[in-house]
Amino acid sequence: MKASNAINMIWLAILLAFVYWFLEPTIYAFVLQKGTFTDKWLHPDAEELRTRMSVVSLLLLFGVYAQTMLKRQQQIMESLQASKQKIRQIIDTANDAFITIDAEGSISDWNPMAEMIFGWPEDLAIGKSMMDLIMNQAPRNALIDDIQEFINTGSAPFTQGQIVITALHRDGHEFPAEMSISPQAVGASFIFNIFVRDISQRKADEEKLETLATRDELTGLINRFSYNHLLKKEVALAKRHMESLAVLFLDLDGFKNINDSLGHDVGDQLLRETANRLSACIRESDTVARIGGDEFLIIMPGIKDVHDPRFLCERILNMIGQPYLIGTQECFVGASIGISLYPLDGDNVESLVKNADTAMYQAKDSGRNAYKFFTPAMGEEAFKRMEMERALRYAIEKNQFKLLYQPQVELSSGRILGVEALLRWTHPEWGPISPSVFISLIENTNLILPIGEWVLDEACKQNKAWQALHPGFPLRMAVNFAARQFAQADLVETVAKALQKSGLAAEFLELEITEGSAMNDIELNIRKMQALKELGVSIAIDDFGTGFSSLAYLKRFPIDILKIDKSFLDEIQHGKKDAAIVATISEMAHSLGMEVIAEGVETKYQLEFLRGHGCDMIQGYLFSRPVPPEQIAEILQKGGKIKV
Ligand SMILES: Nc1nc2c(ncn2[C@@H]2O[C@H](COP(=O)(O)O[C@H]3[C@@H](O)[C@H](n4cnc5c(=O)[nH]c(N)nc54)O[C@@H]3COP(=O)(O)O)[C@@H](O)[C@H]2O)c(=O)[nH]1
Repeated sequence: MKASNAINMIWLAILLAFVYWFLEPTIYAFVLQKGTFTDKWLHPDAEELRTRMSVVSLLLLFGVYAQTMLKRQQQIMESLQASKQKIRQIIDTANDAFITIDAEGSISDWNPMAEMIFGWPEDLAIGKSMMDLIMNQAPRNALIDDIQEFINTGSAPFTQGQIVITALHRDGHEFPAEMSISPQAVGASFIFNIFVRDISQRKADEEKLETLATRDELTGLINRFSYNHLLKKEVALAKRHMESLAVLFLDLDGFKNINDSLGHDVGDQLLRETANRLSACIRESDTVARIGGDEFLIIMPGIKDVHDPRFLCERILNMIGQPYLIGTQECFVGASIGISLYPLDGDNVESLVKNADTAMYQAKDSGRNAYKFFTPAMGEEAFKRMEMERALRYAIEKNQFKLLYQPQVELSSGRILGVEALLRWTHPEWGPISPSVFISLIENTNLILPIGEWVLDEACKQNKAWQALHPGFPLRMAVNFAARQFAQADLVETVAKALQKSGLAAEFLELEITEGSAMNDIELNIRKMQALKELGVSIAIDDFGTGFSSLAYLKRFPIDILKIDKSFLDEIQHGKKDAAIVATISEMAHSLGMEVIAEGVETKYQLEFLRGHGCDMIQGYLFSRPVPPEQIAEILQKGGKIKV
């Protein structure tokens, strides 16, 4: 019978009792004795009536009390039932596995998440030993011991909080899991309620975060932050074991050009490939890190002498110098490496890295694709370079630049057919600065763009001025274009603008670009060169023979002139190979329909050699150093010839 029915029955009984006990004397007084209500209370049995009423009142009170108690009992039962259902629901929908075991480890509860995490359905899990089912040997034994310890002492490691275990899935794979165990007394014994959480994802996220914090995302090499930490450790170890270590600072040559002209995707791939090449070069005990852009650092602990870093640098330069094939694109870069040694060049991270960086700049200045050991004098150089870079920013507006012009002479006639514009910088305090110093500074920064534009404008204007003065001797003006300038998207517009501003006809302008600038993104460069040719300007490849030109590509470029680099001429008298190279370049250029200019001609021997090999034009100190514009005007005034 339900509690509410029982209450109704009690109420019915009370009502019947009330009717009988209370109404019986009243009916007697009022109906049978024909009295009144007043009479009834005067009835000899009035005392009995009052007694009966008291009983009825007590019964009524008891009824109310019983009903309240029963109701409360019913509410407690209902809320207990609801709590049980709620707990079950929570357990069944929990994100963690919920398992109940007895003191022997036998499973009595196994929620749906436990099925999911461990792969065992409830009906197969219930009654099995939890330790056997989902745990490896080591944690299994430890948990059995802990449960025993808890039963004996009332305390065990698991009562302190969560424990991390390697759990076992039904299919045999292992995964990290976090377990919290709450003992529950049942009579004289215990059961253990266990929550288990699969923390594989969390562990993977933690590892990923750790990787993000310590690794360079692009290359997978360690990053600047962990490099610092590692170098600090290595320096401390070297100190303790009284050993030496080397820090190599490497910066790619020509990378910015590739990044600017071929786009960042190609740049990224090139950096990844560089990271692989560097990793392949180093010993197991060495570490390579990417510290940003195209800069890498290498730690070489335990070096025996300076030959160790020297051999590594040579290996690296050789590896980086190999062509990079990115998609169908062949790219070329070089590397400049600076080396500092512990304890010689510094005994802490900051000074070792700073000095290796300084030495790297020296390697760049020495003509790139080279390595240099730090020397104390370099520290001062680095400071000077910084000062110079600052001063160069204001050199145009402060009128500190000028152009000199070096004649280019036709070998067969001795006539000056052209000049090369060469930039000069004179600082008010420091005096004239060597182009070999400041040109590399501006070429490595974006300063080359405004300065290069100034040179182009100035050279075009000057040529137009000579032509106005000496219309019978029009000259071709050769202007050097650095890789960054050639990579500019608006290169053709810039050139057209300079021609238009000066009024110079395009046929009297020649752009000198290096092999390096031409060989990156060949298809784009061919299109750029074609656009320049359509404008009417000539194109010369400068320093030919020193770069990485592929002859197969050379014939596809719309090039007018090849300039044989001075370095080959320097050796022709002594080295058979250089003589053969000069002769071959000259022959090949002619067969491709190009003119050949030899630069840096200093001796009669060189002159005759070049004449013998059909070189078209020559440029060098033998005839003239770079001179101010007035001196070129004088030569033109005298007929525009130089005796060759
Ligand atoms: N992007 C730009 N680069 C420029 C510009 N002006 C110059 N430069 C480049 O700077 C480098 C050094 O130039 P410079 O010191 O002017 O040297 C040139 C000649 O003076 C020198 N030369 C010529 N003949 C001889 C010789 O017989 N002997 C000898 N020892 N040196 C000689 O060669 C330099 C010309 O080189 P090149 O340009 O390769 O023809 C140099 O790389 C310049 O290109 C500029 O405005 N923009």
